[in-house]
Amino acid sequence: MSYLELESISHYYFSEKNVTHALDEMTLKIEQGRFNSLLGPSGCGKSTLLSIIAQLIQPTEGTIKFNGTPINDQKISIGYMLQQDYLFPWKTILANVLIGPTIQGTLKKTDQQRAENLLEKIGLANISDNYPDQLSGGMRQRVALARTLMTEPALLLLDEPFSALDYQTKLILEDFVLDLLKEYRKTSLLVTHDIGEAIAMSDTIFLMDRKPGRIYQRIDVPDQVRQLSPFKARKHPEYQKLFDFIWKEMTRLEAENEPSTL
Ligand SMILES: Nc1ncnc2c1ncn2[C@@H]1O[C@H](COP(=O)(O)OP(=O)(O)OP(=O)(O)O)[C@@H](O)[C@H]1O
Repeated sequence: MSYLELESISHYYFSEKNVTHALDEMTLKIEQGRFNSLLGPSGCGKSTLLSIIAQLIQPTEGTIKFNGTPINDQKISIGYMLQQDYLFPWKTILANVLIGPTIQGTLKKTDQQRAENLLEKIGLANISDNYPDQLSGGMRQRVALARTLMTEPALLLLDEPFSALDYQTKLILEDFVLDLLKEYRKTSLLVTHDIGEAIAMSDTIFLMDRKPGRIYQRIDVPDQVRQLSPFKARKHPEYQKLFDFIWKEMTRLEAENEPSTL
């Protein structure tokens, strides 16, 4: 039995004048504790799929199962990390990390302790009384990750969380985030356009095609690469081989989707 299983998910967006077929019969299985990526061209339906898994929208057709039971019949904590950190500027770093239990009115002393431990883990314990605008983009994303981990999510969805950062910060953060997620044994699904990021971080990559969006191929990253940190993985010859393969596949998919010319 898979941890998370998508069975024939299709989705259409309807407007007065148009119908967009965003996803077509998507089937995929994710195992517990693994880091997965959805990689595909713009408009292939990556964000739609994450919104469906997060139960923000209902798919037109299909079922999502968690531990073998439909996700709609269960109460599952799903964490969401986005390109923008959405930290509250008027709250301290510690208060931002505690925002979940604070809003739910369940804040306990143990939460405070857990938040402090998480801030220690992300190397920001000494500035927990600072405000978000005193932090760099990379530090802010680390706070956003700690805030998400506070909710003890059974599944973590990451929608291009590094794409607004400069390249060096992004590489440092990739290592940092993956380390932390492995330590906490989190099951994660990252959406990205970045082939290198998908290979360097993932155990498994799902390559998507578009119009309509569907899973085109499942690629298990070779052990020699996935056992390394993302920064080191980028230097491995197998990384380059896989990069070239995916590059070729994606270029071909893009070309097939171009309107034909006379
Ligand atoms: N709210 C909406 N109403 C109508 N069509 C939509 C809506 N949201 C997305 N779409 C369409 O559905 C398709 C998939 O969009 P989606 O944003 O999920 O793709 P994506 O792969 O995340 O794109 P990107 O990489 O550019 O963020 C696209 O054709 C898009 O135009």
